[in-house]
Parts: sequence; structure tokens; C-alpha cells
Amino acid sequence: MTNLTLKPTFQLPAGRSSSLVTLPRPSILRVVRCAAASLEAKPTILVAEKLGEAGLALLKSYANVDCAYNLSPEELNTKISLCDALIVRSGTKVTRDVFESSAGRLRVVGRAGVGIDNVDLGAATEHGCLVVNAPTANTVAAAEHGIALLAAMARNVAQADASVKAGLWQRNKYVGVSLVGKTLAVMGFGKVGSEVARRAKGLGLHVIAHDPYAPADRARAIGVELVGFEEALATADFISLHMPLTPATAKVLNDDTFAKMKKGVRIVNVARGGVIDEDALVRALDAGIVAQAALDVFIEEPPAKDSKLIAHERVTVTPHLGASTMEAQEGVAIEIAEAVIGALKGELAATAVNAPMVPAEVLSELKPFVVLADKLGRLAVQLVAGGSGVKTVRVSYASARAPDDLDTRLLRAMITKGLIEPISSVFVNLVNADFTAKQRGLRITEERVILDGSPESPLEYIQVQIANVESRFASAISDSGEITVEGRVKDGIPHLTRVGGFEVDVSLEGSIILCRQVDQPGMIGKVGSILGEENVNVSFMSVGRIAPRKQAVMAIGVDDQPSRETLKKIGDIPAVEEFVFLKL
Ligand SMILES: NC(=O)c1ccc[n+]([C@@H]2O[C@H](COP(=O)([O-])OP(=O)(O)OC[C@H]3O[C@@H](n4cnc5c(N)ncnc54)[C@H](O)[C@@H]3O)[C@@H](O)[C@H]2O)c1
Ligand SMILES: O=C(O)[C@H](O)COP(=O)(O)O
Repeated sequence: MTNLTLKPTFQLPAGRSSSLVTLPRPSILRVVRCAAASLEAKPTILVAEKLGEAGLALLKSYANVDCAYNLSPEELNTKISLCDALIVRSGTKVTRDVFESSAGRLRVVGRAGVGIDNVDLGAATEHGCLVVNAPTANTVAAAEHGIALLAAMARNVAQADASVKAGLWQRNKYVGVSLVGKTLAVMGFGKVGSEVARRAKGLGLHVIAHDPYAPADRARAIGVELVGFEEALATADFISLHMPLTPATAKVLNDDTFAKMKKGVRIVNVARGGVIDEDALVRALDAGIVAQAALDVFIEEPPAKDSKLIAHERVTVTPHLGASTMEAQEGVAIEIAEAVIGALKGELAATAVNAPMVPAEVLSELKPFVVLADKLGRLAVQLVAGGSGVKTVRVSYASARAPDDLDTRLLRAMITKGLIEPISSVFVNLVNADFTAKQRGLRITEERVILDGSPESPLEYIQVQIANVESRFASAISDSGEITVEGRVKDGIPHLTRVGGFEVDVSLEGSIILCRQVDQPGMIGKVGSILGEENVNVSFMSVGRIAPRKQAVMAIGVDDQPSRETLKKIGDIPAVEEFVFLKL
């Protein structure tokens, strides 16, 4: 089960449904690995690239750490089956083969840096492996390197240095260009891009930025104008690239886009080599469209020895040094060590890449609902007669909060886990929940029930309904024909509060016996004493009835699993019409 260590801090308001809204399903669910790490044995972490000492020390305090650098793909595939976590920088390709070779043991991949284009995220998610990165610790280092390359390029520092060292003194050849008053287009206005913009403004550059996803107020706060892609290309004297490498950004600078640039433009790339078509850049340099380029990153790293781009006189290069300062490497090492250890402990990761990143305060609020979601899924599926026929599940979240204020991805993933695990051998966690549901043809739709009242609590109740199935407990079928269970959180404890059309109230701890009976005096006593005789501890009992002396559903929480004979004795009570035992 989920191992969350934060404490809940909320109260539930009263109030119930008024209107229904269908939630759009996010096209990509970034879900978090949430399985508890085995506490019996120390986990093993493979560190495949050099990591700062402070981070290594942290890792060693928690796990067996195997530092093995420069592994071939075959060596990595062999080693990985003995590892619970893998830490890499940009130099190691974490391919599908790696996940397959791990045979399910690998639970976390830590990328000691920002870019995760060297990790096959799809394969990681399919294998239920969480990917975490260290997205903040090298931002300043990368921005400083961008500025260093910009200034060095403009003043021919690298070329002039090589020339002096070769015994020459070429003052006329290396006349540069000034930065002040020129226009710099920052492409990708995220963490590094905005730090570059800040510094470039200090150098007197006029800074514009292009980023389809950046908030305008962040740009305004730095005094940067956000512009369209074409405008950025057409007006910039300098272009500095700071977007991630994605299918949308791959070779975004190419023959067509170079042709739209100002003649004599200068280009800096400390993002990823793949955002530039390198052959097209050589052509643009030779054609005089691009006057100079300064590159820290390349499609192939290290680049081919005979690369025309590297050899080009007007190109300045560094070997992917953006993050390589002492300070950044120590920061990154600590950031990734903390993230990997947290993930191995089963905590929700703040820097998860293939999972929802859940801020601590949100998690604190949601924690008991996460547990409730899992348990409702488990209960609902166990109520199905022949559980594998579950195909259509509807989840309703009742809340007084605006739909945008309630992120249900975590809850949906936990319901999915609850629905699938009791009826399969598949290990479902928050990373692979959506993928696993899709693979099994399980369609989960979500609805919001918008309540009046105080939005202090994130949720009033969660309802899980399974359509088009028969139930082992006919009373669990609601008037609409679906198996229906509903739960709330009371004093931080998840409770089952509805089964089919019956209101009950039993805390979701231990296991549950549901009995339908004719409402009459003495039933609680009878069932209680049968369980007592067998030394089965009852934690909760609650009766929900349609009307006095009519049918009622009794929900009994038990700490231990009753024997078959005990359950039979309950079933043999004359007033009991049906009953079911459900494991949580
Ligand atoms: N050279 C190095 O050593 C080094 C060091 C750190 C980061 N990086 C690289 O720098 C890049 C940026 O890192 P970051 O930490 O700022 O990431 P970030 O996620 O904070 O910022 C990336 C920005 O790019 C934007 N973006 C996405 N698609 C875009 C598109 N099509 N056009 C324009 N903008 C787009 C995003 O909206 C985001 O604002 C990454 O590629 C990262 O790998 C390199
Ligand atoms: O994406 C990053 O964080 C940088 O490219 C740094 O990569 P590195 O860790 O291999 O230096």
C-alpha cells in the first residue's frame, strides 16, 4: 500500500450534491511511483555517472551504492537486474532494454540534472518505474555558461586564445561585436532561459523571448517581451536556445528557419544538440546567414571527430559543460540523492517526471483520500461476481472546490490500483496505473459533483461505480444498475458510507463483512456474538436500512479474517438474506 508520511490537516464540511460536471481526462497522466520500498533489505543503487560527494554520502547512508562508470549498454543491462535504483547524468542512455533487463526490480531512475531525453520515459512508465530528476540545482550554472558562450563568441575569445597559443598575434582578425543594444531572443523561457534573460538585460541587451507555455507575468516581471516564433527569428541579433528536446523541438532550427533569420545572427545552444539541424547550421554558417555559433551540446556526444560543425572557424564549442560547476554538481547530487531515497521509501516525489508532482501541502490534504480511493477500488471490484469482467468504471468526486483546484490524478491512479490488484498478479502503482488500466481495457471516467459550502476540505466523498456487471452482493447494485460504493474521510480515517442504495458507516480498516437482512432487533448482537466466539475482533458496525423492519445492510469491520465456518454461521442466521466478506 501507499506509504505516505505526511499528516492530514483538514476538516470535512457538510453538504451534498447539486450538479455534475464531466472532467476532461488529461491526455498524459504523469503518475508517481508510490509503492513502499521493502524495508527488510537495503536497496541497491547503481550510480552510472560521476556524482558529487555529498550526494554519494547521502545515498550510502540509506542503500548499497555501486558506482560503475562508462558501462557499455550490455554491461548496464547485466548489472541492472540487481539494482533497485539507477542514477545517471546525460551520458547514459536508459533505453527500453534497460527496463526489460531489470525484470521488474528497477523502481527508480534518477537523472542527476534536468534533461530526461536520455531516458525512455514510455518504457519506464510501462514498467512502473518512477523517473525523478534534479531540475533546479544546475539552472544558474547553465545560465552562466550560456552567458559565457555568448560573450566569448561575440569577442572570439576561444579562437583568439588558440591563435595566441599558436604563436600568432591577430588583433585585426578577431575584432568582435558588441552586446549592448542588440536584441537577444531567448527560445524557451523556463528556468535557465529566464536566468539568461535576467543576466543579458544586465549586459544591456534588449531581450525578447519565445515560449508557447510561459506565463506572460513571469516575462513581464523580468522586463522581457514574449513574442511569436517567427518574430523572434526575424528580429534577433542573438538567439539563445533553452527549450527541452521533444518531438516538437527536434531540429527546430533548420534550413527553413535559418532562412527566416536576420543575416549575421549569432546562435548559442546550451539546451540540447538535437534542437538544431547541425548540417543545416553548417550550411547557414557557410552562407553567411549565421555569423557565429557557440555550442555546448550536440546531437551525438561526443561528436564525430570529423564533424564539420565542430571544426568550423566561426563555431565555439564546449563539451556539455553547462551544469559543470563545483557548486551545481554538489547541488544536483544532493537533489537527486534525496529524490531517489524518497522514492525508494515510497514517498511521493516532488520531482517526478512520469508522475504527478504533488506539492507537500497538497499531499498532506489528499493523503487520507488517496487511501480511501484505493480501498473503494478494492471493495468495488470484490463485489463483482467474476471480477475480470470489469470494463467501465465511473468515479465521482464531490467537492465544494472549483474543478481546477482539485487535481484528481493521484486519486484516479489509486482507484485503478485498488480495482486491478485484487483480481490480478499485476503490481500496479501510481506510475503505471493508467497504462495498466488501458492495457486491461478498463475505462475509468471521472465526474465532479459540485457542492455548495466550504471549500476548506478537498473532498466531501468519492463514489466508485462499476457498470455492466453482476454483483456477489445484490444489494451493492444501486438503482442505476451499477455496483456502487461511496466513502468519506472522517477525522482523517477513510470510511465506507454507502453500498448500493444503503447508507452505512464503517471505517475502512481491516476487512469488512456486508450482510443484507430483514431489519429486526437483536441482529447486531447475533452477528457480534458469532464473531466473538471465534475471537474475531469487531472494529465497527453500522446498519443502513430503507425503512424500519424492512431490508437493511449491516457493515461490520473486522480486524481478522473469519474462518469459513464463522462466515457460514452468519449466513445461516434466518434473517440474513445475503452476505459477503471483503478484504481491504
Ligand atoms: N548544457 C547543460 O549542461 C544544461 C544544463 C541545464 C539544462 N540544460 C537544458 O536546458 C534546457 C532548459 O532547461 P530548464 O531547466 O530551463 O527547463 P525548463 O523546463 O525550466 O524550461 C524549458 C522551457 O522550454 C519551454 N518550451 C517547451 N517547448 C517549447 C517550444 N517548442 N518552444 C519554445 N519553448 C518551449 C517550456 O515551456 C519551458 O518554459 C533543457 O533542454 C535542459 O536539458 C542543459
Ligand atoms: O540537462 C541537464 O541537466 C544538463 O544537460 C546537464 O547534463 P549533465 O548532468 O550530463 O552535465
